[in-house]
Amino acid sequence: MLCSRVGYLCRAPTVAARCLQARSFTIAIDGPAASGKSSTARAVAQQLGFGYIDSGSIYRCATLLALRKNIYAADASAEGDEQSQKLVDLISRANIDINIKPGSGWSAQSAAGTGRLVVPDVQVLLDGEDVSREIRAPEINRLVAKVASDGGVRDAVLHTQRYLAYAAETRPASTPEGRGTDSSGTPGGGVVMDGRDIGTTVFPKAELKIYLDASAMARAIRRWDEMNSHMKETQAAAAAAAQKSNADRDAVKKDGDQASHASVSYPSVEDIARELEQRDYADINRKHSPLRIASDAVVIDNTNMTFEHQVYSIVDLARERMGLPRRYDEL
Ligand SMILES: Nc1ncnc2c1ncn2[C@@H]1O[C@H](COP(=O)(O)OP(=O)(O)O)[C@@H](O)[C@H]1O
Ligand SMILES: Nc1ccn([C@@H]2O[C@H](COP(=O)(O)OP(=O)(O)O)[C@@H](O)[C@H]2O)c(=O)n1
Repeated sequence: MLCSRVGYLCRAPTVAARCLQARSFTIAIDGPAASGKSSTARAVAQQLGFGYIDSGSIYRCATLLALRKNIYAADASAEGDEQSQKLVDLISRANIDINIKPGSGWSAQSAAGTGRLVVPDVQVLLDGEDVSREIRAPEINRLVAKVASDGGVRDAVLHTQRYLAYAAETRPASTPEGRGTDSSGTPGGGVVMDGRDIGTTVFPKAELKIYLDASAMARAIRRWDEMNSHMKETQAAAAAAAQKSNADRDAVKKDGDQASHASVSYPSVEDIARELEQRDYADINRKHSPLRIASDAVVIDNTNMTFEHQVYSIVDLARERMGLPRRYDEL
């Protein structure tokens, strides 16, 4: 683990300044919910041999801390009050780490058109506990935009974001080629971060800023598809467990119960569209660091674009700005 007590560490002005300056190339990807930011950012980072930070996960961890400690539960706390300060302290003391899961997603895919891109899995650790699944739960979705609208929370998360970016760039990568080398063997060195205010606030001097967007319905359908395949995976795992361990009836029952629970609480496309719309509204209209298109961002509407096309377009924009030849012009 590279970062310990990142909030405290980054409060030291010299460390914070180094975190802000040390990266050689930063790609900021912002946009509304489910526009494809994190999957694109991971694939771009993989292609370029860069580090990757999903900043939404940090706000989701902050929200999980709030729920666990019963802060914001009554929806009544206000920025700057005792509850809010308590949460800021918790975030500052928390040890959050975001890792590409070793060995995940690095499939044999070498150049445009020779295979489908695989998106590496990300593991989110909160004080050493794997919370990757838990931070995607509906109760977190409902509360996260409120937590993220608190200026004190945003300040605390900002330090974490900058420190993690610094750490991600300097840690050994789990790419087959190693850190700092993209799939063509060209020296890399940089970080991709996605969120809502990366190009406007977190890294206003990022070398490349992308604003990803898609129609509200396309985004809702994609998220629904994602949940659907996750549910199928859960059910398949439960069925496999049932076959394998008939002897352990208790364990089987538990898995089965989980699967049936997943299907009972499964939201419709309309439910998801409503939740995304409410979250976007809160993110666009909040006082601190609202979701905005940075004046120097490249806007990509991917409603009718393939995933491969959007990833390769961004990789080529980055290569161009690094003074390297484009690689995917044929697409
Ligand atoms: N161009 C695209 N076409 C179809 N699906 C896409 C495209 N880009 C991303 N997706 C899918 O949309 C879903 C949401 O993407 P994700 O990266 O999680 O969005 P965000 O991080 O903005 O919330 C994922 O299942 C992803 O694979
Ligand atoms: N840089 C960021 C990233 C996320 N967030 C907040 O965190 C929430 C969850 O972000 P996310 O990226 O995980 O959300 P999805 O787009 O993946 O659904 C957003 O709705 C924002 O309220 C933010 O305010 N600023």
